[in-house]
Amino acid sequence: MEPSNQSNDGHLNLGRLVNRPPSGWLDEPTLVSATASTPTTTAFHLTVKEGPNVGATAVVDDGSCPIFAGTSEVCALALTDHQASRRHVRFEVHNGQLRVSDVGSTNGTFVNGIRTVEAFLTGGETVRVGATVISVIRALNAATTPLPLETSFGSFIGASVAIRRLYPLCKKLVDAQVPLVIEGETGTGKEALAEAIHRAGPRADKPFVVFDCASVPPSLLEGALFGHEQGAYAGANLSRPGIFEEADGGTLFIDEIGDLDPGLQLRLLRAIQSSEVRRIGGHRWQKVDVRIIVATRRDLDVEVAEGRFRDDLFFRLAVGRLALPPLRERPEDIELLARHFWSTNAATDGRPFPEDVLGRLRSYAWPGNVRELSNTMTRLATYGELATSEDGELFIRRSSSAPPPPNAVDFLDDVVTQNLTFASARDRVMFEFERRYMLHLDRTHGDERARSAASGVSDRYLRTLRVRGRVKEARKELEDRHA
Ligand SMILES: Nc1ncnc2c1ncn2[C@@H]1O[C@H](COP(=O)(O)OP(=O)(O)OP(=O)(O)O)[C@@H](O)[C@H]1O
Repeated sequence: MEPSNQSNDGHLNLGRLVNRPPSGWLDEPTLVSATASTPTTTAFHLTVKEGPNVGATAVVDDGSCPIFAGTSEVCALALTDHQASRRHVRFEVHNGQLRVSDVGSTNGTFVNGIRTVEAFLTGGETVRVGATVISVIRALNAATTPLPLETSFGSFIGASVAIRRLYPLCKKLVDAQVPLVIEGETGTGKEALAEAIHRAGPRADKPFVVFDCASVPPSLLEGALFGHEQGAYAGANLSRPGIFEEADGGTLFIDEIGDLDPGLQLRLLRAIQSSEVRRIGGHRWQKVDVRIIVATRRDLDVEVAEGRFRDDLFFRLAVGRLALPPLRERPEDIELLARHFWSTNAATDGRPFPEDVLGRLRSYAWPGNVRELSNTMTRLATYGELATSEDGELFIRRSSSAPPPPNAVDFLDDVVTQNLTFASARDRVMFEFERRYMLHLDRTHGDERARSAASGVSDRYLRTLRVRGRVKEARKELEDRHA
């Protein structure tokens, strides 16, 4: 019988993938050849041997997200043991071993009888949570999973093992049309991947609406999500639809979902459950047909375990789950992406790629991930030389032959007339804006609290903007320009 994609909790068994390839895989060549490697999967079988759920099983392998055992319905190994916590213990494969971590349970986790906060297992052990004993068996004939040869999924580019392993799951997610959680640091491409999944599916010609929870003041979030009627509150002079209505028929991408407060999490849950929304001040419930994809830079497992994120909402959303690795963990993608950005976003006049920068690009840690790489290529094409500062930061040194900086209108005209995609053009403008805004804020306000008050932006979001805009690099560039 063919294995079913549908589990008995209504979730799809999509082989939840994470980014962590076993060590050694990163040595693969950047471009995939016809003899793409076929790495094997390390897998562990977990079987409940004692307790109320005898016989329950789960498998965790190095192609899956961490799984949990506990009494919450969210857990892959769901227990009815009253001595177990809702999310009691976490299992994940790490460097060929099974990492077992107690996630703050009330009664503790015991490996071979010894109370343990974290342990690395090789198979053959038992893990006890409450009255439940789970045996850990390493799979002897771990499956050999051929990697796809593709180096992109639609407009999403990536040839590293870690990224190629995501493509089959992405294909399933296109067809499945289920809610999806994408995790990853800022700039790793969560929105880019969400859009690629949207564009590959049946909603492609319907709206792809992006909403960033962290960029909207908390007091305006509810109205932004669900809309408001005229007169609903002071200043609501006109009725406005919320983003759910705007995305009707298409996909709603909600960024930084971990920033929603509990009240709004509940409203969001109800909207998703009923596919209906009601504007603030309105009386009418309106049906909406929206595919939800959410993203977060936080570890939602931790957010749920620590009670900051509702586990029923998480359960609704995390039907599909993808984690995008930071760029430093997939250095094989740097060259491919750099060449892509050079030819599509940066040197649109057909100038050849500057091969001499490759070494520098490859050895840099890219804290701002793919966004930083994209911006670096753009500014390299505009200003000239790539250099490394004493503390290892990459920055662009403005060469003497570089054209003078354009004024704002010229800059906008320049961006909009370069035949870039809408997303690339918007990114380029936003990058310049955010960077300059942050620089000005830094210069005019002494500390983070004052900057936050003056800008009306939370200090956490200011930090995100700082990583995005690489303010340090910008300052160096401005200093160079005025030297
Ligand atoms: N794999 C990729 N292929 C092509 N472009 C990419 C890829 N990853 C990221 N990008 C580009 O890098 C920039 C940043 O990506 P994106 O906005 O998707 O990141 P993010 O993870 O959603 O960031 P944030 O968490 O800050 O919102 C965008 O211009 C995007 O198009």
